[in-house]
Amino acid sequence: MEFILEDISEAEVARRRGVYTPLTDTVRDLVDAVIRTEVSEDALDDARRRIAEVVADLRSKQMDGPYGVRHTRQNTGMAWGNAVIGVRNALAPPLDVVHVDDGVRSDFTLGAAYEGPPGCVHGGVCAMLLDHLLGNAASTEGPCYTGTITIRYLRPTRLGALSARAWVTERTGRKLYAKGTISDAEGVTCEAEGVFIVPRSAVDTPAVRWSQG
Ligand SMILES: CCCCCCCCCC(=O)SCCNC(=O)CCNC(=O)[C@H](O)C(C)(C)COP(=O)(O)OP(=O)(O)OC[C@H]1O[C@@H](n2cnc3c(N)ncnc32)[C@H](O)[C@@H]1OP(=O)(O)O
Repeated sequence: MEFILEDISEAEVARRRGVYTPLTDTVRDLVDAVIRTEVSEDALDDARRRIAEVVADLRSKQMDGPYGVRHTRQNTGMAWGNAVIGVRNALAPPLDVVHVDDGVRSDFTLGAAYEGPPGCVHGGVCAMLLDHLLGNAASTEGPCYTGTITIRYLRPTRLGALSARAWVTERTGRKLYAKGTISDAEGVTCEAEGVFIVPRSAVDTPAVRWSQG
């Protein structure tokens, strides 16, 4: 596992972000449209053909493996393929994570693509988002990995506008203990606690700002 130095200026990061964000947003919109469309089957077949042409265009020049986890010399994170925050990943909601006094928080909206129980967020999606946020809160002094995480689902999390927060409660050597919650307008729907480990190899690695994918 290796982080990749992307040796570009902050202005170039912003420029590329401006190119990829609308593309990814449009693909996210496509996912939602496919789930909810009620057009005719002929129209679906036509859509499939046109989408396949776009896929072929994009695949005409492509990197070998995943995007990887990149960072600039200024330690700006470019986890652009990340499943939760990735700028180039239409499967990511994406979360825009903001650092606050006691940890991190994010306000986001989950639509049809994240459904589990009827009208509600899939429990695995809640777990994924909390895993990321707790890990992000614990990674402020360097990268760390989830060792163990426990989720308690207090009540169903309805699709729609949500917010989440996470904070570190304790540090013992390379182990950081963190907690977090997802909330809707009526309050907390699920909560998590976990142990995050700074790998031995990363003890002296500088902290990268991963807030935006
Ligand atoms: C891009 C954005 C970045 C910011 C957000 C990041 C969020 C990412 C969240 C993730 O999804 S990370 C991916 C899921 N996690 C993994 O893939 C981790 C896989 N496991 C490992 O890589 C290693 O097992 C691990 C780094 C967790 C621990 O390996 P070590 O060799 O460093 O552990 P070691 O055996 O030296 O134990 C160190 C301490 O941690 C404890 N420990 C080890 N594994 C543990 C575990 N799994 N759970 C709880 N505690 C654990 C262990 O008991 C010990 O405690 P003590 O110091 O008190 O003795």
